[in-house]
Amino acid sequence: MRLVRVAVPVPGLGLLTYRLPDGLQAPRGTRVVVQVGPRKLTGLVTHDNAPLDDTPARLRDILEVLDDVTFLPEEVVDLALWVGDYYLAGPGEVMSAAMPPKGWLRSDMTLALAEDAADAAQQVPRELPLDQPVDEAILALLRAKGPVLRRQVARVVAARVRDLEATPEIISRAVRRLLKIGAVRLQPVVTGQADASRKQRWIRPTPAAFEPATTRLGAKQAAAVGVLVGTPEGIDAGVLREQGIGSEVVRRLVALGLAIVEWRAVARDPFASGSAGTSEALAAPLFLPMTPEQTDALAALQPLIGQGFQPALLHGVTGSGKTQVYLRLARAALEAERGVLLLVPEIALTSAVASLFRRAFGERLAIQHSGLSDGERYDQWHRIRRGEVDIVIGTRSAVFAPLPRLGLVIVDEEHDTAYKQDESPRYHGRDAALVRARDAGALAVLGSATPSLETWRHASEGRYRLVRMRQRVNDRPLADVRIIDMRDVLASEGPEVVLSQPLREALQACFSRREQAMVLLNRRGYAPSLLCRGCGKTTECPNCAVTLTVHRRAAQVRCHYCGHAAPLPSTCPSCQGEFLEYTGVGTERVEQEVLAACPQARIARVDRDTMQRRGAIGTVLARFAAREVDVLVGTQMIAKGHDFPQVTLVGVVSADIGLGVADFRAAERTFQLLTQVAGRAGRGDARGEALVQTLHPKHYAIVMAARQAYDDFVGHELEFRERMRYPPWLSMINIVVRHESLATALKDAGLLAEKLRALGAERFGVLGPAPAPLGRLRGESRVQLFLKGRDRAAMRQVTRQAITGMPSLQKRVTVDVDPLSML
Ligand SMILES: Nc1ncnc2c1ncn2[C@@H]1O[C@H](COP(=O)(O)OP(=O)(O)OP(=O)(O)O)[C@@H](O)[C@H]1O
Ligand SMILES: [Zn+2]
Repeated sequence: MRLVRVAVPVPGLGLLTYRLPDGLQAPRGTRVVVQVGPRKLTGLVTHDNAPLDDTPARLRDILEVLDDVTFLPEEVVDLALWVGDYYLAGPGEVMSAAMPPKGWLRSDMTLALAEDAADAAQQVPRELPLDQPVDEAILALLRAKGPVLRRQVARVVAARVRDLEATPEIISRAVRRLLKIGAVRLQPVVTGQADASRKQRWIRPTPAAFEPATTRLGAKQAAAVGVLVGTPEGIDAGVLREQGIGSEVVRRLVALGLAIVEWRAVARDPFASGSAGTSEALAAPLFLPMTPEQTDALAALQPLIGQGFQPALLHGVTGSGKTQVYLRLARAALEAERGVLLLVPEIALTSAVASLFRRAFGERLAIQHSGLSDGERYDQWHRIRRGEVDIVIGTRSAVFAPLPRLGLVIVDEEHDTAYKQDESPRYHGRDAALVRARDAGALAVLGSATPSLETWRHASEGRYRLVRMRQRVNDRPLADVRIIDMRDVLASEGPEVVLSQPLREALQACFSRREQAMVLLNRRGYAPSLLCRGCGKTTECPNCAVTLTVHRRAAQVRCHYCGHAAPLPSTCPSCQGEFLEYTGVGTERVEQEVLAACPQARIARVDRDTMQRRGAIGTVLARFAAREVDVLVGTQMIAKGHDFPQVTLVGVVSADIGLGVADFRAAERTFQLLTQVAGRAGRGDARGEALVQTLHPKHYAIVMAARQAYDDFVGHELEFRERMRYPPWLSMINIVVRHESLATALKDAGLLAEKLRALGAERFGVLGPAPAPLGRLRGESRVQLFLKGRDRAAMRQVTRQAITGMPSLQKRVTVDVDPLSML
């Protein structure tokens, strides 16, 4: 007898053990159907030879094996298990992250007649005379059609017996009664197709079509045979139609035995539908002659392909041409017959890289990210799985792409926090990519102009190979950065000013030179809060401990944490006072101010409010690239790796917003954001300039970003972190306990802390419990604990043990290993 372990898509459930009936094969990575409690679920086999000891006496059988070929490759199963273990997430949640859309079949219930339904039906009138017609209708339906999905019974019955006027509630009640008296029963099933590819009609000629005509054909039919003979492997019905050969003709040819109609699976192409983003640089040449620094970088990295696991950091200043290095490395990996995985933080924002790669590698490239439709993602995933693809570009979850023979893994903009998933499994895509590369024996290249301190430390201590590009291509200078002290500006121009006079003038000058500008403010909405001048209260979210943001165009106030929205009040909700003031500024306000400064300019705003629609970002970026837009106003979205050579001015409003956050990484984030956004200016022939408005002109993060002095910054910051005992010197785990009542949350967190301290003894520190900086979210109070120490393995193990020991906490606790946010 063989035992297998199975992950099922139920949060919080561990691996389950089942017996594999003799004769069935279910190697690791195949999908199976199993019974879990009353339900049938799809599961994924993670271990196909579980030990016989310490398993429960009564085991259930695997009910069905869904795949004859492994569904998830073993490397991917291994990576998912690693993620689950490292980030303390359930195996089901992690496997779900690794699965393509529709990978899990849906678990459902059908309603069927009980064996003795005939008898039972006769009892119905006696017990429940009033509803007899409905009961009869249900039984008649099941008699006629066999089992019906429970969730569809009401609809089907209502459709069959219109004159009964049975509402869904009446029918559901009747079903419950029939279940109770045993007239019908429920059966668990799994529904959905194991294969959900898109099928297209293909017309193929039969051998007879190649023989000289024996029947007399009409002119149209003869022409059609001519076309078909020219495409012996078949032709898409749609293409035939475009050539004037419609379904009438095809049907006639089929009747004559000259053609066959087939359904073939075709891949949905995200590039054609635009969901992969539109190109920023369609006309640019692909492989450029390399600069000396690029040549050196390539010479250092390329020989590492095929040499087993090799981690490397490519630290290249903004505009140093890292993309060209990636492109050539990818080509080299392909020549060595190894697969390539390129991770990017957000595909819509880095579509230029995707389309460059697509142009270079064509059909051998697939794209994986959540912005694709389910169908597109499904098709792309299966193309990769079938081995039709050598290169995958994608966001975080593409780290699970079923790509074989991986030889090169690139993580572009490795410092970007978008790589960390903010729901379970809370994994870091970059770190998972390193593990994937390690297991595959691949070269891993982490690229950035502003590497994270974690990565920098590995590189500077020699664990990662460090490759640097210190110059922009063609010796273009970095942008000049000017810091504008807003304390002076407020004093001279008044408290209402948003864009200082120097920034307004720079925008006007830029516009009159017909060049382009970007203005960054990392906060959306019109104003971050609404203040009553009468009572001094700000309008707060009813569910969260934050103020509501004013969205003036939408005439609403909105919570940026829980999504709560209400009409923009005209009087104070507390005191009915009439003098409400918008305090602070957001991108919507900046857009208005830029327009006031440059009334002729064409302005587009890029933030989560304007970019909700799928493909919207691609459209705006394409318009900016085509110079149909003069100024982009936006949040950090505009600071990502964009390459618009005509941008010569970057303005930053309130550079210090991020410094006020209660997070030890505040300075690092601010430095990265300012360096990156300043790096968007002056990437073409004309010189670039950045104007940075701030109330803290002397803050080291701002001063060093203005000088683009990465080395100085990391030196300073590493020292600070060491002194304060923070990562990258120590590891952290963040634990948040939630409850409606703060007192309960505090009490539970206190118990958990005691347990952690008892189990952890001297091996690490436990800080807290204390109310989290974001103390209330979605109606729940949040209390925080931190674990801090050098022995991350011990911290993880103890956390797992402590939480397993408090089952009542399980649904109310969030564990974040290597947290990036302290809120
Ligand atoms: N060898 C080269 N010769 C000429 N132009 C080049 C060369 N390499 C890159 N470029 C151009 O330089 C610009 C910057 O390159 P790229 O976008 O790769 O920079 P990057 O290092 O990724 O910068 P960032 O970190 O800011 O995203 C692009 O317009 C690119 O086409
Ligand atoms: Zn809220």
